[in-house]
Amino acid sequence: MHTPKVIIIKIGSNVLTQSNGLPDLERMAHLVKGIHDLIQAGKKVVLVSSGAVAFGRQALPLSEKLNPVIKKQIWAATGQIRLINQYQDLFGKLEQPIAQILVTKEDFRDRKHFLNMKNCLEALLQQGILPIVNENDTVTITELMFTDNDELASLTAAMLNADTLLLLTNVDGIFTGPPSEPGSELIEQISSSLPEMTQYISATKSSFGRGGMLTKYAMAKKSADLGIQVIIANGKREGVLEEFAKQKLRCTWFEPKKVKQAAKKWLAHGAQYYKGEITINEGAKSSLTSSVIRSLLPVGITQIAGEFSKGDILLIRDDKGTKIGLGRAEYSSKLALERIGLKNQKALIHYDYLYLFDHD
Ligand SMILES: Nc1ncnc2c1ncn2[C@@H]1O[C@H](COP(=O)(O)OP(=O)(O)O)[C@@H](O)[C@H]1O
Ligand SMILES: N[C@@H](CCC(=O)OP(=O)(O)O)C(=O)O
Repeated sequence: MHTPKVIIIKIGSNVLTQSNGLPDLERMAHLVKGIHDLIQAGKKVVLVSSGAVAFGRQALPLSEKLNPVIKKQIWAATGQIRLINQYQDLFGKLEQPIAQILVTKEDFRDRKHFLNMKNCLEALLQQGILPIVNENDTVTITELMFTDNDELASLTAAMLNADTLLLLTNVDGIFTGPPSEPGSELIEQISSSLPEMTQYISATKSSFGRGGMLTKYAMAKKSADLGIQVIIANGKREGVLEEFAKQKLRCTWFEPKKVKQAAKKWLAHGAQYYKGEITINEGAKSSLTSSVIRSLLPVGITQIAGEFSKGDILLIRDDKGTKIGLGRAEYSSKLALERIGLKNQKALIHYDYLYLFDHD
């Protein structure tokens, strides 16, 4: 494990609840103390905390007959206050100021929202305030939702150029089989994509979890590819953050690859967030994928779909329709359509804002 400086800590719903569904306040207090110690040691910490729905459900029983989406919204809306009040109480006792940030997927898609959010989080960290982030579950339903808070934490880590993402769940890490089975062993280190990894992981989720271990693995892998070390560890374990601080934690550690540029990190997560699609010809494709650094010029573009503005994310396809990467538009779709196929025009995607997918 590398020494962390900027850490995104994600706490799953299960860590904060007991098996009977009641909030586990003792556990919460323990983690709060650990986070406070990390901040005192000079680390910059952002907390991504699940638990709104679990806290709401426990406090407010609702009829079985009620629409499940509405039920979830009511629990999230009522539970988020309980969750944040609990944090306020616990951090307040340690004189650690906190802030609440509720976000949606759209906030990561829209460049203006993204930058506003990033600036706010950086300012909070600079002031020594701990931001506590969660999804705004009342406005995000179905396809508008993050897969789970592991995705939100991973996006937050990329946005803030964090060096470490710590995902606290109810198991010690990724095992070679269901963690409860006697033969399963903890995988302590993941250095590159192990093809058999997904075979180990079963679809079973913890009782309050949303995404499961498979999405946790996918998000961890993506973050490590961007140069962020990822640790999956057991938030239920006594002394988990103390062990983390001493780098003696029982966990699964994802070794980070070379750190990618901030703009490329933003784009790497843009796969579902693009506003327009462009198709390029064979010549443009070989130019982009060559070892020489090149931007994408209108002369190599054969099709433009969707309406986009300067700053929006674009998906790039080759002439066979294969998705080859993402980029940030330097100008609007209106201008791009005027320039399509023409020589001597300004690049639609600048190299610094171009992210090509790994096809190996
Ligand atoms: N190979 C595996 N190794 C570890 N956990 C696994 C594996 N396969 C499935 N799981 C399940 O993944 C669960 C953790 O994921 P999840 O429910 O999403 O947690 P969280 O709510 O903390 O995000 C564990 O409780 C475990 O049951
Ligand atoms: N935003 C939701 C959490 C969703 C979620 O991803 O939960 P988990 O899988 O426990 O991290 C809540 O606060 O209840």
